[in-house]
Amino acid sequence: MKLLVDIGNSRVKWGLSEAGRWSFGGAFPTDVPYLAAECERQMAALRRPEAVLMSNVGGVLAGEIFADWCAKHWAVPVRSVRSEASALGVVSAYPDPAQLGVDRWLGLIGARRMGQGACCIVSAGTAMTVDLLDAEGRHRGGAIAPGLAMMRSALGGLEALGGPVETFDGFFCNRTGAALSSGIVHSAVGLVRESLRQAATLLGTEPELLLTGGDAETLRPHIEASCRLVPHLVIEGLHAVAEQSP
Ligand SMILES: Nc1ncnc2c1ncn2[C@@H]1O[C@H](COP(=O)(O)OP(=O)(O)O)[C@@H](O)[C@H]1O
Ligand SMILES: CC(C)(COP(=O)(O)O)[C@@H](O)C(=O)NCCC(=O)O
Ligand SMILES: [K+]
Repeated sequence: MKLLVDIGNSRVKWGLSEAGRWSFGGAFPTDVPYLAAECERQMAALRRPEAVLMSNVGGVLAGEIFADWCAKHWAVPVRSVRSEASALGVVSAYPDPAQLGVDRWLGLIGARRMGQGACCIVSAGTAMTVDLLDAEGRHRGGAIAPGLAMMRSALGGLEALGGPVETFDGFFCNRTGAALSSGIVHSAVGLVRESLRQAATLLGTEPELLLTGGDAETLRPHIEASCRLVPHLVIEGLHAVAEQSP
């Protein structure tokens, strides 16, 4: 069994890979002071993994704390997966491949493994990332924007907008809380819509939309394009890498 861990800027998500399949294990906040305790709580009872693969974009310290916990608990080394120029049928668009977030890199690998055709990957996490993968597995680049919670906290700093966010029942709202929610959600939805429009122009055909990340479920009802919800695309990518490595 191999342990797969995705450390993002908000949450750590993990799963177990074995005999060609993987299963989701759990998630906890990427709060450095509590990270080791959360590992203890959620992973201590697992049998010793033969390997640990980590995707870390949540900061060097979070990665070190996790690796130290694995070393102490199982004496097993953690492989910190790195973005590459090409691997598993995917070719990175970045001239400096290491600059591409490894979560985005693994999302591309997961998407390639899961689908056949071109796809537009939208990850709604701490940040919102968009990546375009063509039918030949070439990464065509992407975009980065604030995630929903980041947009909310940015606005929350304004005195008049510090109140609670409410649900909205139409685009145009008549209450501050609902107006905030509508503006934030539709900013994200607008990025998705524009990404698909630009992708169709670039590729000559509209790609499949893959929606992932912790806020995917929030966004999905507001996206009119058909989309495939893949809750943990980064772990799909880690599973693909784990299967390829001995
Ligand atoms: N159980 C949960 N706990 C915390 N945040 C959650 C949870 N479920 C969904 N979310 C949403 O997921 C977002 C984080 O998504 P995620 O993909 O885990 O981010 P990242 O990969 O950047 O850490 C949070 O901003 C929050 O809105
Ligand atoms: C943009 C990100 C911070 C997203 O991280 P997340 O929201 O998943 O925590 C991550 O993909 C990253 O660190 N990217 C490096 C810059 C780039 O991809 O161009
Ligand atoms: K992420």
